[in-house]
Amino acid sequence: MLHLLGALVLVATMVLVGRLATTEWQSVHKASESLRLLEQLRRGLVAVEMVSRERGPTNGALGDALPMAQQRAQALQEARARTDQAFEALRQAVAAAPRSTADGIHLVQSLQTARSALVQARADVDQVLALPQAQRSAEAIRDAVQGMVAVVPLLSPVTNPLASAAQHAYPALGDDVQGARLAAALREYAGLLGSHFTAALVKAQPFSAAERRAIDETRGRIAQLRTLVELRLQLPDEAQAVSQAWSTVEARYFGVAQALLGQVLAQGDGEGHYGLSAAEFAALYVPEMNPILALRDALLAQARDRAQQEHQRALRVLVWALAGSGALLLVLGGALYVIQHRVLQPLAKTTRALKALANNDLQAPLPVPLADDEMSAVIGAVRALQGQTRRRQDLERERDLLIEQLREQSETDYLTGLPNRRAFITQARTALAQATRYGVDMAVLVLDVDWFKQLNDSLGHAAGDKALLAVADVVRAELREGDLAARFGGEEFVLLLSHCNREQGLQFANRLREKVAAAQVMGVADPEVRVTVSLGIADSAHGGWGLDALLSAADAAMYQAKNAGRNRAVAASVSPD
Ligand SMILES: Nc1nc2c(ncn2[C@@H]2O[C@H](COP(=O)(O)OP(=O)(O)OP(=O)(O)O)[C@@H](O)[C@H]2O)c(=O)[nH]1
Repeated sequence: MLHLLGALVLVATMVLVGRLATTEWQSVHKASESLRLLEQLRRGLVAVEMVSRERGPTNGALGDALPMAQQRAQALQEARARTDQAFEALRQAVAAAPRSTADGIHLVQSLQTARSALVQARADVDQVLALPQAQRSAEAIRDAVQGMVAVVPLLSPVTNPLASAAQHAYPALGDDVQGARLAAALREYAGLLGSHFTAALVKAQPFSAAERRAIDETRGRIAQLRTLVELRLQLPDEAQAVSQAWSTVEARYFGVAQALLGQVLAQGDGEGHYGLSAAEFAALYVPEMNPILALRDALLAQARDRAQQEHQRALRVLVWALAGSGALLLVLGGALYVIQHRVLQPLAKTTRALKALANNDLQAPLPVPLADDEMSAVIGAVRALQGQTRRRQDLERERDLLIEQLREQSETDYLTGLPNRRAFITQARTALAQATRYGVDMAVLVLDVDWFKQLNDSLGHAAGDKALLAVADVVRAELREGDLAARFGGEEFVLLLSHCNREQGLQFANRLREKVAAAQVMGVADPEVRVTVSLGIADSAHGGWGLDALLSAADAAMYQAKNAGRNRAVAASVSPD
């Protein structure tokens, strides 16, 4: 029963622990998955940033006359190298850890598409850059700039699934990931806005209607993104780094950079006398966009912190759950072991001893108490009961022995050890009754020591006793299985012989008589002392006599033997009737 209970508790504990461990393991797994995805997303957003940033030196170079200034050419090369590095880092992250085969392939393909578009856009830019300034049409410049601009949306099929997957793995990251994407989009549109100024600045012409429309649209989009970011940043659990980053964006991009844009916009709406080149504009405008990237990175860092905290929390819970359940199982196992060894086994052994005790069996062992507890009290009580029972059994045995001894004494002649008159009569009656039933011949033989008084008087009473013992020894030695012999009193012995008729009885009596006469009386001073006996025989064949009649007939025959001179045997010859 206890084993069943233990097994049930064990199974229940295992199920609970299994569930808890599975849940927490999933949390750990999802948190680490979200960390990995966040890193991929970060690389994706950095790739977007690098493409945007590459547009700065690209636009600057498009505004230069040939040959391109050494410094600007180097800046363009460096920007392109940074973009390439960012693409490579993203490719490695995406290729190394695809979320699933299909998703992984899709991401790699999207990245390749964006990469091809970048290579093509750069080739188009280089084509324009190869022309002298005068031959570069505003359209060609705009197309080259647009070619670079068009690369960024091609990265969305990479960054969007990564952002969704990170949020899906750990939904608490949703706001941060969303915020980072908004910041990235803001940076992109800010860059785009700058790009819209390039052609007009390069040509030192007023904005065309199309350029003006594009600028207005982009500014509108930037205003929307600003609102969205502001709403996003009103959430309560924002890290200080994020708030500070946003304040810097407000001050620098929406402050300094917007003032610059307003100024250039006013000039572009007028005569087109800007007072600064495209490169100078880029040098002033581009650094003011950096705080937007800092905001993006602060939000990504916040997301990473949350994911790491969740990862650590889930790991902690998992470890505690496993350790706790291990400890619980140990305690449970220990308790079962203690109950089994200290209670159940001793109880079963004690019960067996009690049952044996009920059957007067004191041999069943009792357990050794392992501690001074309730079980040891029970064992002690049963041990006391065993002791009592043992003492009672000893007393009963002693009593039975005593009764047996008394019975034997009451039926035994103290001197010879032969049965006495009473025992003889009881046993002889039974034997005679059976013999009568089965028609078996029986004979009674009365034996009396001759001249015994004389022996007593001449050699002493002790010598008389020795003579009686000598006679008893002969009688005992000659007795057959099924015969009875007793000392009837004084120097008289009686025998009941079964399967014995008159002749056989007489024969036996004479043999007995001769043996007695030949027997040495041990223990007397004179070794030559001998005794003789006279015997009378009566047999049942003469008419189914009872014991009394047989005794009296044998006794009478014995007296005949005495009278005839002693040391002889006489058989009763007449019917008692
Ligand atoms: N030593 C001893 N003597 C006993 C014992 N019982 C009876 N006697 C003695 O046995 C004697 C019996 O004598 P009697 O009855 O005259 O017979 P008897 O001397 O043997 O003579 P008969 O039988 O005629 O030959 C008595 O003196 C008794 O005291 C006994 O247990 N030991």
